[in-house]
Amino acid sequence: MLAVEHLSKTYTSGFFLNKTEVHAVRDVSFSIRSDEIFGLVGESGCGKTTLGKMLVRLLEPTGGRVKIGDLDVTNLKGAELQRYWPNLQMIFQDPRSSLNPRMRIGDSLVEGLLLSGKRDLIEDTVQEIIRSMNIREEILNRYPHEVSGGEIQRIVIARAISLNPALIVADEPTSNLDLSVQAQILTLIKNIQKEHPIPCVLISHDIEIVQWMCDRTAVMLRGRIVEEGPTDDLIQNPLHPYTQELINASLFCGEKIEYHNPEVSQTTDEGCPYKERCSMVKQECRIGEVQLRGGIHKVACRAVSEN
Ligand SMILES: Nc1ncnc2c1ncn2[C@@H]1O[C@H](COP(=O)(O)OP(=O)(O)OP(=O)(O)O)[C@@H](O)[C@H]1O
Repeated sequence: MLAVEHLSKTYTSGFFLNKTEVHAVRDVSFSIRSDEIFGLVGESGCGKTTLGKMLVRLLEPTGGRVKIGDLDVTNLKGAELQRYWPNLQMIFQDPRSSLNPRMRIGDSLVEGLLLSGKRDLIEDTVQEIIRSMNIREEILNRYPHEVSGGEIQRIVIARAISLNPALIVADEPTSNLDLSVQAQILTLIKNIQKEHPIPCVLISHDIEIVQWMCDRTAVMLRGRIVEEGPTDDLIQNPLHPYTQELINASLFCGEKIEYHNPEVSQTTDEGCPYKERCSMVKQECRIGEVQLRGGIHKVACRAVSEN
């Protein structure tokens, strides 16, 4: 169980009269059970990454605390923090930046296990991970620039999981990958989380990904959480005007309207869960093609003008 209590971060730069402050995260509180994926959505610059980095102690908060079980992670210092760090794993947008470019992928994969003193587990853990994550064994001998972005992200996730962490923060883990690979990686994270119940925070600006992945979701605006709840409720019945705006913006993008509904008929807008909130009130919705994106059914509606 992860508990975040009144967490804040103010970035300060300059001195005296030139001193500037950015209140990136303001008094944020939430908790996550071990079997949950918790989504954090919000526009660029609202503080998602700052919050994520504080959860894994890559940034010091200016206020508040993070607890995992009974342990106050924000209080850990020096050697104690070094020892605990493998428990706090962050997966970044650019997987290549997470691996040493001069190290073979196989060595990067076991590096964490070596550092955390789990030498005796290496052989079994690596074999198990390669099998369960569908990693081709031959890529372990290659360097990061010799494999695809999707394969590297798989390795980065594998490395994080091998350490059996107490928390995983995934910050836009698929936004640098193409659509089909995105679906594979997201499915992988979802399946892993079911197999190894580890509290997981998924940071994304894509409400569709959050809807598919996350049990509960919080919406951030200018450093604060403005709304939080079970993801489906939040999307079906957003209460805060900013959440409504965010959902509308992602669902209705000009000509093309997209929504998930595998049941929906291809020739009618019947069943479209967002029809009532359609921003193009004077226009009729007509459903176009149906696409399958790694288990996510997408229906593309085309708004057709009345005249
Ligand atoms: N090191 C820093 N020094 C000063 N200000 C910073 C620093 N890092 C981030 N900020 C500011 O803090 C705010 C939150 O940034 P953050 O990167 O956490 O947002 P974000 O929601 O993750 O954005 P994005 O989705 O674009 O990554 C922004 O205004 C940003 O400019």
